[in-house]
Amino acid sequence: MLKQHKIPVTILTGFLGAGKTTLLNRLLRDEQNRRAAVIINEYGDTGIDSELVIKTHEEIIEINKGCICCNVRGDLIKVLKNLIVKMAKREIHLSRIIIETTGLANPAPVIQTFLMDEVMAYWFDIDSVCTVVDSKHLPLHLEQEIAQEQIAFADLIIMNKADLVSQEELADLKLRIKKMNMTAEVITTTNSEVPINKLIGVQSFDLSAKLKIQSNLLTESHHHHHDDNVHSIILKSDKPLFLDRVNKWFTYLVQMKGESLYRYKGILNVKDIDNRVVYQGVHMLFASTEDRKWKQDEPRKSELIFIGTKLDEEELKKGFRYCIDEKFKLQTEGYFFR
Ligand SMILES: Nc1nc2c(ncn2[C@@H]2O[C@H](COP(=O)(O)OP(=O)(O)OP(=O)(O)O)[C@@H](O)[C@H]2O)c(=O)[nH]1
Repeated sequence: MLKQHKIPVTILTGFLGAGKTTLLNRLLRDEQNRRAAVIINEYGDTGIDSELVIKTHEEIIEINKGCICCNVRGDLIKVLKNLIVKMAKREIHLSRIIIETTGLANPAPVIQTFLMDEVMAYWFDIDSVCTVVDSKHLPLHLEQEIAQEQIAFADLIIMNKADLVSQEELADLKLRIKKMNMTAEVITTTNSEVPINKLIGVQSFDLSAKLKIQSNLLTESHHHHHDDNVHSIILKSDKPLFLDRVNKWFTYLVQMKGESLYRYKGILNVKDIDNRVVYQGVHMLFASTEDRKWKQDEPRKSELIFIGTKLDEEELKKGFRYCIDEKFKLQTEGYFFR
């Protein structure tokens, strides 16, 4: 089949909870991305992220069970090759691929995938690499090497959550970011409200700038080790949760463990509530919202993921049990929940 144009690829990256999914939803609401395929990579074995992405698109593909820059890079190539086959058979017509990486991914190997693999390079062209940063928590996140790498490889840096910091703090952060990446454009946003034309159809991906950061980008296979301190714990149950218990538990977690909880999010089945309940937060900033109604044919279940450092799995399991089992009394670190 004769192919006239390469398919543009937008890579969205940024540390845990920075606002990538918020940005993705914004892009997907835009008419010009109606025929975009979306590839979402989650860190843990959960589909929570894709559940929180608006469902207007047929091609939303999840790559779970690992980080896109490490063990699931082969999966990314497989997914992309499948899309090529479908396009060649004219089963789908794609205008763009948008990839949302996990908050713990280094974008370099994802970029590499499109440059080094001949088939990929023939079909796809990186349009831009956009890194979203959480302006409130960036100083804390920069302690992690991965957060620095995400900034270094960006063409566009979105300093999100501007509503949570002062103008002076924003100005300082911008200087800090500029020192790490002089060539990227830096934009300040709230709720990832970036003008679409800054991100789509910009062809801002600059290989020579990336080679200055990593000269072996086009030659070497990538060895990236995640910080062993950061890990995830997933809790699941088919039993309904008691709302007052969930609220008590989360209040405790956010206050006592907020610093080490980089990201937590879940879709919950709460007793006597017909809608799915979404609990999510970043460190001590936490929100709960009612989402859509549970569908008739959909099993009502709860799934929560915690990503952070020094996570105590046994304690989290007990807390979850406290939310489900009315007879269970939870005692932890001087706190007693009944
Ligand atoms: N106050 C404030 N909250 C925001 C802003 N942008 C996003 N959020 C909230 O921050 C949380 C994380 O946003 P997401 O878009 O899910 O972040 P993410 O980068 O996709 O998170 P992960 O995929 O889990 O790494 C959500 O509760 C958002 O509603 C913002 O500009 N200001």
